[in-house]
Amino acid sequence: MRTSIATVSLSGALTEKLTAAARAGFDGVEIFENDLLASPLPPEEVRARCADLGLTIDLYQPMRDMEAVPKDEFERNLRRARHKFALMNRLGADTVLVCSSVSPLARDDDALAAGQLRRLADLAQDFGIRVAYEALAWGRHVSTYDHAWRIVEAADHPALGTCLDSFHILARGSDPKGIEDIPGEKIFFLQLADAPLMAMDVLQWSRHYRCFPGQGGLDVAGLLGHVMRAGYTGPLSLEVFNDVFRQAEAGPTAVDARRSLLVLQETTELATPPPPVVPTGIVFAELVTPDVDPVAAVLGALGFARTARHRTKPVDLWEQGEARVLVNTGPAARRDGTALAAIGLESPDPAGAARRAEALLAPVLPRRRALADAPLDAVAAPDGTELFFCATDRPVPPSWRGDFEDVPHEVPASGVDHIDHLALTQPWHQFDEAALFHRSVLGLTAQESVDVADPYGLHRSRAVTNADGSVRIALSVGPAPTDDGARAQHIALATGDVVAAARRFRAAGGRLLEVPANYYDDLAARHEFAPGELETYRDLGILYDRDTGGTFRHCYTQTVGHVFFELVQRDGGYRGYGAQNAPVRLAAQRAGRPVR
Ligand SMILES: O=C(O)c1ccc(O)c(O)c1
Ligand SMILES: [Mg+2]
Repeated sequence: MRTSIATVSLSGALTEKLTAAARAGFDGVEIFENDLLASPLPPEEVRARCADLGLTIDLYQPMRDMEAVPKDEFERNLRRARHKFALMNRLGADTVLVCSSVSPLARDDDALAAGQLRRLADLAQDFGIRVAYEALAWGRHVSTYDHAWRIVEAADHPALGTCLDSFHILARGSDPKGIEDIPGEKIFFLQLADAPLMAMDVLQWSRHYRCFPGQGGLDVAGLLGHVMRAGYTGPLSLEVFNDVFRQAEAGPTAVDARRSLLVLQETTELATPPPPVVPTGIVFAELVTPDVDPVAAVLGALGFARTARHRTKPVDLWEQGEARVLVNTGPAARRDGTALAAIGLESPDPAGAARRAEALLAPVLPRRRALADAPLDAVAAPDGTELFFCATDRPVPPSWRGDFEDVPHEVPASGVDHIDHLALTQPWHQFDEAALFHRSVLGLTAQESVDVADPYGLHRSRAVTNADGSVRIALSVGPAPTDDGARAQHIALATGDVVAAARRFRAAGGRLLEVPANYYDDLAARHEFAPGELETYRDLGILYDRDTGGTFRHCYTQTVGHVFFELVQRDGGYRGYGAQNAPVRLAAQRAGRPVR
């Protein structure tokens, strides 16, 4: 099916929006009137620009406060419409959106509304234009799709149909099943938007919080199913009013939007991209660093040993149990400081995972950097983190491990078993995009998003995981706790005995994050502990949480560059990440730092 996007969904000047939409692969656009009014280009040039970019103008919108008004007011509306229809002829746009009136002049009179829309459609027909009537969820008298359709049906004019907008329908809690009773050819246009579930005024919700399908809590896929069963054949068009997307760069937003539509089409069996290949484990986390000593010191104190070195690149492999950290001192490191740059994911089918990623518009990275290296399939996540799809120690494809040559080393400690999770702070405008990316490209499941207070702002955090929890990535946005304001990342290491692991780390010269005594006084009030247990936690800075499944004990290392480590002990099927403790941890990480 053809895909389209409303210019209001993207940031920038009209030409930037058009370019971004075309580059992301959309077939058409809805031109939002304000974008045209603010553009220096005459309509003919906008039309030519769209044609050059391979875009059709699928809708011009919105026309407001048209119907069910007193006679003299309606005559003035017709005059206004005549001007707009002439403009649309210059633009080459043949469908106009009329949204249900919010005017205090509008009457609660369906016959009047139908009669006036019929006259409007008559006029539109003279210009070769069709009118799509949409119920705004906050319309004065018409606020539901079925009501708008009854009026369109009563008007009974070939140039008049309805426009369905998933937000207005689902935000009102209307049952979308009734869409199937509308003849497909009378659905002139379909606008798709999702939104996080919130208890708030529907107009504010719509104008500020809409997001792309799959990023919120509305059942947009279910609605699309009803629309398709009604026989709709027009474009699938995204119309998203969102304060973040308004500010973010148009190019990446348009790609995020297209990815959302591709996934929606897949859900409703309108498209069949290669199926997801869900990763089955975290093979390694790769740090880049310009200054290897502090990184080596922390890894050593944590009980890791440097076991191997890459044959052709300045990359060391550090191991303990099934936890592996690559330390890369190559050129990227000198640019970015110490940072988490890449993740190795064990994949049942690396090439299939890369094909899926490519189909969902993830940038595919060059497969090999040196002739002798194993050809690793890799893609870039929205924040730039490189995701490698690995096949470890299987006959084909060659294992990444083969690129590394063992070096003489001490036996690693045995306290750390594997990487429990990776926590990646996202750029402020890419949180929803990141969750959709990891869910759709990698086939992970997104958990609920949680808000956590930081002394200098608010963090939002959302985990994406595979079914058995062997891949857990915590995505977050919020103010940076690092000195230079860069985004922090952390590697959480699973241990069966966090007390022993923390003691070992400290004895080896590592510094653990200090946690205020007030926190432990509160813990003592909330839970019962064995004699001496709480004192041990207090001494080591171990935080504690409990859920219905089990318990979580965790502590943090000092930060090196933009990266720190967490030691975590999960018992009894605890599923979370200690969000309850995050405000205390964030405050402790801030303590002693100059306030920026
Ligand atoms: O918020 C609005 O006014 C508005 C305008 C046009 C639309 O298609 C819509 O869904 C909302
Ligand atoms: Mg709309």
